[in-house]
Amino acid sequence: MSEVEKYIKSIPDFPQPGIIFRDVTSVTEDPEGMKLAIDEMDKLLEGVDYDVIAGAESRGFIFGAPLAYKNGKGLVLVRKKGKLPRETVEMSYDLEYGQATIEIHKDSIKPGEKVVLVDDLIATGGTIEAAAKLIESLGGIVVKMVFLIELTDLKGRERLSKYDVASVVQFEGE
Ligand SMILES: O=P(O)(O)OC[C@H]1O[C@H](OP(=O)(O)OP(=O)(O)O)[C@H](O)[C@@H]1O
Ligand SMILES: Nc1ncnc2[nH]cnc12
Repeated sequence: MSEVEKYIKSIPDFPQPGIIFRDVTSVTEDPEGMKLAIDEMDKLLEGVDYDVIAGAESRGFIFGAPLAYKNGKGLVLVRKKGKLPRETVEMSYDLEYGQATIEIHKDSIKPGEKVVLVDDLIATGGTIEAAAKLIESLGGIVVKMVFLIELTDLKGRERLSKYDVASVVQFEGE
């Protein structure tokens, strides 16, 4: 397991009873934590042939942006509904707690473009599956999904078995 694990705080019963919230603010607020997180996510991209990174709002932007910068790639923003100004495609999905709709600009992905999806955390995999479907609906190819944290009990990796999924830190238990 990566050293970055020690920077992740676990808060029981947030945002509702029974959920253990894995908080990345304690990673990003610490210079060493932030560096470790980005460097180790970056290692998961070694040898991957891709054109662009797509990050899922909002915590996916935190990690997607420095990875895009470091690798000389652009960053596509997969946003919560109602934030993007031009023509979009959208998809609704269920979360570990609640429900959401995400959108992407129709011209953000060109047919045949190879995309790496980035987020802070994979729980059920619902968010990133919806993001992947949006990218595919525009003709993009999802070549890798990279997360800082994976909640293994929620079996997102099984749901996403057709994709190449990689994470830095794995937690058992919700
Ligand atoms: O694998 P899943 O079950 O879909 O859950 C993971 C998603 O949930 C969290 O985002 P959230 O929707 O809470 O938004 P935020 O990043 O804006 O806090 C997290 O950042 C992932 O995007
Ligand atoms: N347990 C959890 N901790 C932090 N973010 C999450 N997103 C979905 N489930 C989460």
